[in-house]
Amino acid sequence: MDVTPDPDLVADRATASTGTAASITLDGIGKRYPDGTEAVRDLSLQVRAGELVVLIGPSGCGKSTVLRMINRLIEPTSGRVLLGDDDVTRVDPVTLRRRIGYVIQNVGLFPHQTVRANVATVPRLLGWSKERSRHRVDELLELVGLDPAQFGRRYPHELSGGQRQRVGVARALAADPVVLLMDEPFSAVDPIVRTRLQEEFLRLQAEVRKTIVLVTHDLDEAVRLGDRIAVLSEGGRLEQFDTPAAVLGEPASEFVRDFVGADRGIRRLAVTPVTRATLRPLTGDDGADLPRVRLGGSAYDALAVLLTSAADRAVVVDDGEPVGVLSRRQLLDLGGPEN
Ligand SMILES: Nc1ncnc2c1ncn2[C@@H]1O[C@H](COP(=O)(O)OP(=O)(O)OP(=O)(O)O)[C@@H](O)[C@H]1O
Repeated sequence: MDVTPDPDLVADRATASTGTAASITLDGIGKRYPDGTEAVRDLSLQVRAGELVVLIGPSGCGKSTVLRMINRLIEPTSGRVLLGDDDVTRVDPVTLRRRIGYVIQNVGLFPHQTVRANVATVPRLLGWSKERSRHRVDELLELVGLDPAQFGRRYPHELSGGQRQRVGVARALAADPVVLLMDEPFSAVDPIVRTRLQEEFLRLQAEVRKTIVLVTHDLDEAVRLGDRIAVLSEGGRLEQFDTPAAVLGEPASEFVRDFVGADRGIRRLAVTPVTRATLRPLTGDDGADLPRVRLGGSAYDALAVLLTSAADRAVVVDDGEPVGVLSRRQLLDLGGPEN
């Protein structure tokens, strides 16, 4: 392995090329395999710096191919990929991959290395000093909710699936990459652990604000995690690229409508907040016996409160103060089939 003898020099260079989040521009990218399969045809989209974009679509539509063209595990046969203003095809692929964190299903941890060594993989390749690396590993394990003293010396087989997944995320963040690519990162764990990991991951992202592209099969995951969702059909065709609420509420094509399915109304409620604009003013009839829901909470939670009470409307409160009234009918309409 080629490790440069002057670690601090390399570390400084690495810092200059990592750290801040970069936008990703896919400019007409395509991949035609040697057997003639056109996995992706002329796909263009832009992910803003610090944004989390989810790629979703049926099996074989080209999601993983798109993701791997970003870090050049797969070489595009046409088009360009830009990180910020840099064309990735002009960067040495190994250097490029050190600037890009990559998390895959089942994590791909090195089984014969401790958690600490796994997380330190990229810092080691970058020639960081032991001290700097140790400090960074401690910081990251804490960030993903694993006590370094307890877990640092364990091997991957001594962890639960969810813990392994967190180590995978810590490893991908170790060298403070400008971009994080995640391919079905939470699909190998059971649904309860998955939901918890997703929530933790959102908290983590609020803190680190990386540019993230995440591939999933799971629409609920896409809706929960994505700032925007790119719905792809065969050949990596971009059917819609918009916020979860817009994808669920205003499917751009028959394909998207079918893909998001019949229960999109319920999903939509989960991503629609109760806002002042939807409320009617309080009147003398809106007494203390009505259930209360939170301004800014999801319409789904508000409906759940109403459905478990006999009332047809709820008082909406902001910081404990009543600010208006929301009816059951309004909420049902929000999730209704024509929306
Ligand atoms: N090396 C290869 N040679 C030929 N075709 C390939 C090769 N690798 C992938 N493909 C094809 O490219 C298409 C896109 O594959 P890709 O793995 O990107 O899809 P995907 O959307 O990630 O699928 P899944 O959701 O099932 O993981 C598929 O039709 C696949 O069969």
